[in-house]
Amino acid sequence: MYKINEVFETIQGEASYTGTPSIFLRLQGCPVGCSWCDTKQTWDVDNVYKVSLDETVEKKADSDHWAQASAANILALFQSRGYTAKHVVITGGEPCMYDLNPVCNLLHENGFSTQIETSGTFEILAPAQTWVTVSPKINMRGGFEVLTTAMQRANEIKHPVAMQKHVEELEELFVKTGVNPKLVYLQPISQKESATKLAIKTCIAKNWRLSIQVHKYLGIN
Ligand SMILES: C[S@@+](CC[C@H](N)C(=O)[O-])C[C@H]1O[C@@H](n2cnc3c(N)ncnc32)[C@H](O)[C@@H]1O
Ligand SMILES: Nc1nc2[nH]cc(C(=O)O)c2c(=O)[nH]1
Ligand code: SF4
Ligand SMILES: [Mg+2]
Repeated sequence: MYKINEVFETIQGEASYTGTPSIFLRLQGCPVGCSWCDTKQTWDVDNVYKVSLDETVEKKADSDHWAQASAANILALFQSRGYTAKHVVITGGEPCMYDLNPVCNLLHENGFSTQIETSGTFEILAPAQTWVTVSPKINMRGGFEVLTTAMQRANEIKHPVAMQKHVEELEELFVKTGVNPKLVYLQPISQKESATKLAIKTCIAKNWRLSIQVHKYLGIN
């Protein structure tokens, strides 16, 4: 069973799949504690906020309400909503706190492609076809460490940056894990002008890519 914070259909706004119509499945719970996290409503799993699955669909505003659902419940929900997107982005919270094999396998069997957005601090339990975006969380409050296995499994790395220190931490992580990823994205934290300038400058210097959170510029989910 999965704990679902929200389900919505939109355009993927980050990294390689930017522009792709996608169904977002946001799972509840994350212990990593990034100070600048834009989904703090997913951190805690409080039974007081348990609701029906329908109440987590296309929420009008962020909330820490969540619903319990099986892989079959999730597929049935997507079908009943009449969504047209065939790409499913599983995010959170930290989705890798859950075994994602059942939901990803069922979605693949039904013609969907899947993508996971993860901090890389938990073992990634997902099929080989799933596109894995690792956004490595280094020295965050929760004290979790990025796993080398997560770095090795990543199809792309996406690193939020606001200060030069964040770039240096990322490079140290590549050395420490011995992973030299083909696709590295820098994502300015919270659309700050100084962060965006730093990301642009660094991407050009290192031949990395820029990921701006397109959905935030568009004012969509
Ligand atoms: C909210 S997280 C959820 C998935 C997972 N816990 C993770 O951190 O990858 C989704 C993505 O948003 C990024 N993110 C979160 N807050 C951000 C912010 N304020 N500015 C830029 N990116 C942010 C994360 O690094 C991650 O790549
Ligand atoms: N449009 C859109 N694209 C996204 N890419 C990653 C997101 C996330 O919160 O994980 C996200 C999101 O919340 N909205
Ligand atoms: S790991 Fe992801 S969900 Fe958790 S606090 Fe950090 S950005 Fe937010
Ligand atoms: Mg988001």
